[in-house]
Amino acid sequence: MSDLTTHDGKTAEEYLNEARTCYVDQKDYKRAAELADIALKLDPTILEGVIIGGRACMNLKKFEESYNFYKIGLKIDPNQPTIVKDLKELQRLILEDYEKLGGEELEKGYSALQLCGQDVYPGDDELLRNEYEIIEKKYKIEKPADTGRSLEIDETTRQKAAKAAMAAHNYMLMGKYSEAIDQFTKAIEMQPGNNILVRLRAEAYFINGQAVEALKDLWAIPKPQRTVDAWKLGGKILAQIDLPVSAEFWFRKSSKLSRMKDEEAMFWFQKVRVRRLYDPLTIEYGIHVDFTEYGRAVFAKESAKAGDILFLDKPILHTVARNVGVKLGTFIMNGLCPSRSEHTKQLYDIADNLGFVYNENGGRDEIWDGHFSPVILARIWGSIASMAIRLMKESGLDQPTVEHWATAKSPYRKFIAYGNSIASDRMPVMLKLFQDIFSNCGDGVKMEITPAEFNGRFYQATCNLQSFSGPITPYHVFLNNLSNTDPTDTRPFRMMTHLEEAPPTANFCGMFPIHACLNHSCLNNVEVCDGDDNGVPGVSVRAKRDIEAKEELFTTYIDTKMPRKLRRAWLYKSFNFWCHCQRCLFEGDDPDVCTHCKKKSEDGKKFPACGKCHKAWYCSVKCQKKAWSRGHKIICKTEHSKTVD
Ligand SMILES: C[S@@+](CC[C@H](N)C(=O)[O-])C[C@H]1O[C@@H](n2cnc3c(N)ncnc32)[C@H](O)[C@@H]1O
Repeated sequence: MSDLTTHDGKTAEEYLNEARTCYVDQKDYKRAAELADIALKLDPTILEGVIIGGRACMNLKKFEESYNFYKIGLKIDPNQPTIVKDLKELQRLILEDYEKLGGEELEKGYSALQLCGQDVYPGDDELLRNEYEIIEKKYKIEKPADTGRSLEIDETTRQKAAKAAMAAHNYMLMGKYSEAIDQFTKAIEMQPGNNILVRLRAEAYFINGQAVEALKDLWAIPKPQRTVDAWKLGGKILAQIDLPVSAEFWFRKSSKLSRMKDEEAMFWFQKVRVRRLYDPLTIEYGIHVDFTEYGRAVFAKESAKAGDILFLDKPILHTVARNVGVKLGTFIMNGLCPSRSEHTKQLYDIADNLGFVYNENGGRDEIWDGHFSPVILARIWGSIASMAIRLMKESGLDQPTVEHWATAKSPYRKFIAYGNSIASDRMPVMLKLFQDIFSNCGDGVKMEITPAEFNGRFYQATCNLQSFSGPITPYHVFLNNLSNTDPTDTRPFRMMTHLEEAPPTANFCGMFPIHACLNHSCLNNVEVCDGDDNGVPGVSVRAKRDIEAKEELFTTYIDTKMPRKLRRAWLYKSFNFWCHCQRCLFEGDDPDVCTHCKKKSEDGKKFPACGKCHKAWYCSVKCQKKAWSRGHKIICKTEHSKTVD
């Protein structure tokens, strides 16, 4: 044991003894955890400190803190039986706690629609002008009027118009759209300027397959008088005639006018946007990306056989995976040299020390709790800043414009960000460090890292990073670059001092635009493997079984060999959702609850388990047969994927 002491002169062993007394005799878990923490800071190899700290926090229901103790233990010995057992218990408690809190109720906080914004993309103004020109020239639709009012009409005409409108409505209900259009036309002729009737006729035209006529009607309604429904219908028509930027514009108007309450308009907006962003990326593959209740999702356009490569994906950004040659890989590839400033050096030190820093007592404090290297965030901001600076220089300016920043950030809009706690509150030191690093991006440019920016990027990385490996390591790239440099330039050779002797293994983690749209299922139909796209290392996504056209492609985010309870707990903890996949529906958690009818056994006895998978329990043969034919058969026969990082 280490003989390091704190300022009060006590050793790690003395703190551990006190922690043990607090835990065992006094049941003072708070104090026990504090003392175990101090002991471990003095000597991070004390296994008993890990266990006392971990268990004390479990008793206090401080699951995150408890996990942090065990993380230290895993570094001492990842197979230590008590730690493995305790971690299982921790998972059980997390799940129990989640269920007590209302389980699936919590999930209602998640809304893919709210997470995916509707901001205007850089360059869209011009695209919109082009599309409006097409509308006016190709479809011969006049520029929209900005004002308008209904004409005064006498009571008899008003009544006749109302009768025609009623007839039109009835025809609509009967599905007789041409007749409905005739009646609406009559009514509009009698009551010109009644924009409700014009909007209803547009709907009839649209359903009747006359999109351009429908658009003409909507165009004629002055902007201030267009309702939520009018804007929404216009969006649908514009999407159908393949004018996506205008369609987004109309759906955005509809959403705003409804104060973001009209979910249909918001949903349609995302569908149009997703097709606009992803169709060009998937054109050469038999897949496409669409928007669903779980946000973006990947679908098969055509059937595929087991083992087929469905698509290849290149990272828009990558770095060497955490704790494998981080120092080497990252500084080569992102231009953020550790020696550039004291702050970047600190960042690399934190990455090298797996998120810990040494405090004045010689102990270690964890200041970064991401499961990925913090350097990844620096890479994201680094790439945004360099793009903004390039655009600034191209425009002959000395500061990037708002438009430049927006363009530079646009590649990252493809990645969802969702987390259920505020990362910047948990990691204030890291926020400050990133602010310091990007207060000078070069060329006198400063990039603002607000807490919202930090949280957004942190959860983008949490939700979307994928590890992969490739034959070409950053080391090779670096050496190759060195051999191509000017022989009189001595800087590359000075950099050699940063290199390790042996080339590190090429384990990367990166953000892949199409791959990041794959949702999870514990009955995944695709598997992610290392891939190579024209010499660029990346991932290939293969069919795990035969896949039919239009099926959604699902990967797995976890080791699907785990029992359902643990799978759900981990998915909830790490990805914020409660899994309802087909497998989760046809497996159970507890042997004393019938997986099919949910009946609880009276005396707590176990019901017989499915003889093949042992992951479902039935109170009767009848229940077993029903479950088998409804879906258990498929999941029971499948060989499930092991861990996929
Ligand atoms: C890598 S992204 C997958 C694509 C995502 N749907 C999007 O719109 O970008 C991971 C996130 O998708 C959502 N997700 C993935 N699989 C899901 C599932 N089976 N049920 C609910 N949400 C899921 C979760 O919010 C998760 O954090």
